[in-house]
Amino acid sequence: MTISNLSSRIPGFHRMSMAERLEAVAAFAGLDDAATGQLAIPGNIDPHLADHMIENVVATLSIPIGVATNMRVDGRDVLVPMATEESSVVAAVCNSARQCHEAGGFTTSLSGNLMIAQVQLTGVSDPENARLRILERQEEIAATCDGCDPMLVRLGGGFRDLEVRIVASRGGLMVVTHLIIDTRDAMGANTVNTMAETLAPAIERWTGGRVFLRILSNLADRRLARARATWPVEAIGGAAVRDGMISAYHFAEADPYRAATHNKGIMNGVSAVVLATGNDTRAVEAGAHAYAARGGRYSSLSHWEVTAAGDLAGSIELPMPVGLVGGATKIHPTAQACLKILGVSSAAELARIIAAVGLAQNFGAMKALATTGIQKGHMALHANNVAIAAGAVGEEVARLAAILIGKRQVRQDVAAAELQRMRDA
Ligand SMILES: CC(C)(COP(=O)([O-])OP(=O)([O-])OC[C@H]1O[C@@H](n2cnc3c(N)ncnc32)[C@H](O)[C@@H]1OP(=O)([O-])[O-])[C@@H](O)C(=O)NCCC(=O)NCCSC(=O)C[C@@](C)(O)CC(=O)[O-]
Ligand SMILES: NC(=O)C1=CN([C@@H]2O[C@H](COP(=O)(O)OP(=O)(O)OC[C@H]3O[C@@H](n4cnc5c(N)ncnc54)[C@H](O)[C@@H]3O)[C@@H](O)[C@H]2O)C=CC1
Repeated sequence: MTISNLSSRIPGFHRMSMAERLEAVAAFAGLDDAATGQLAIPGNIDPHLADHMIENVVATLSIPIGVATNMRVDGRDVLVPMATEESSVVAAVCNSARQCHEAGGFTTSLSGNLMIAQVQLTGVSDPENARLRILERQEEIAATCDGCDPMLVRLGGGFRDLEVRIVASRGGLMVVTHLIIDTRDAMGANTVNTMAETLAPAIERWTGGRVFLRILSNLADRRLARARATWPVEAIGGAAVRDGMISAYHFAEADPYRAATHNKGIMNGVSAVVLATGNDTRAVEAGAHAYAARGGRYSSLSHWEVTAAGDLAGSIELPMPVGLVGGATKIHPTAQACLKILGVSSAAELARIIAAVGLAQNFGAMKALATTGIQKGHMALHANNVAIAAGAVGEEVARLAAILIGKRQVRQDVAAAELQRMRDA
């Protein structure tokens, strides 16, 4: 895989035509003609492939892929493809990353590629005994799990650990076995589900109980991606901006109503990269929100502090079960092209970049909120959508959007009236 030494700092990237931007990305990432051509096709998925991916297919939905510039992750400049329908999300990442690029960008890490599968055992009168009976079989359990996926074992993955918990539920005590599996470069849901289903009859035999559910947990807290970055106080507009952002963070940390929105902003970035790379957005979102509530109260996924030098330090940690193989990742040609842009060679590297994007997104939203307010930047970029929704076509779109921004009234009714006026003139 080509790893570029070029800088991801591309001032004015957003002002280029689509074709020029693609050319720049192709040059940066060393894309071949096939990958470049794939990205250039409108509606770039073969209907036959779509028909095999899910059920009852009647059409495909194209979502724009924007490329975030200015990202430096672990010393490497990287361009990040983001698939999203929401305006200003990509701009926010570019803008945030720009402000910490010179200071070194983002530093990331991953706790491991471990996924958890749960086997729910019910109907045992002696759950403590049952728990130990299962733990005593660790070697047998490891062999059963590894036997389900010899290929994964050949790749260095497979069974790693066993945990058995007793869960008090409305329906009585349950004995819940956790299979902890290294799924390497796969997200691993299908892999670990197969293992849980294969093992279940043995657990029933050993304990005399009844197994119902055998499925992975989306609270993938053994696959935590982490990112941190420091924004020099002078690069972000001074101490007042920094302090406003810290106060925004304190608000999110303390209040679940605010934390939900704060984390939604983080997921604007995270989900967009997850989707662009063909990964499961729901799996990552469920894990992130569950992790945000792990202390018993829903709170912020990110943390913001002031360094001894007075700069703004941000950090984030969240489950990141993403893969380079498995699911749709390998079969969707656009996802493959997006992975080439990223230049990643492992799921771990992808997960870490996604965490960095989540942190950048959070910085952008918090800075806007703590200074000018979200509407100024967001609505200026959203004005194009409002113009199109009002019926503007071709060159009318940019002209109408500029009028709406100028009037500070990015509204559907105003757009309709102004479009009429433009056409009558
Ligand atoms: C929108 C900006 C970036 C403007 O910010 P600005 O400071 O007015 O931007 P600028 O025109 O001075 O340009 C500065 C840089 O921003 C980038 N940039 C600027 N414009 C573009 C563009 N068109 N396309 C791509 N990149 C753009 C680009 O990197 C540019 O540098 P250059 O390349 O020119 O050297 C800023 O106001 C911002 O980051 N706002 C936050 C936007 C946001 O978070 N949107 C998400 C939607 S709202 C939401 O869903 C979540 C939320 C907010 O509720 C979460 C929460 O509450 O925490
Ligand atoms: N709750 C959830 O999140 C659920 C998600 N899913 C779906 O499961 C899919 C992901 O499942 P996977 O098991 O990842 O996919 P998969 O079963 O398609 O592929 C994984 C397999 O690929 C093989 N493989 C080849 N190269 C590999 C490498 N370098 N590293 C690791 N494995 C390699 C291994 O044999 C591994 O078992 C996604 O589509 C997801 O949407 C399915 C059920 C539940």
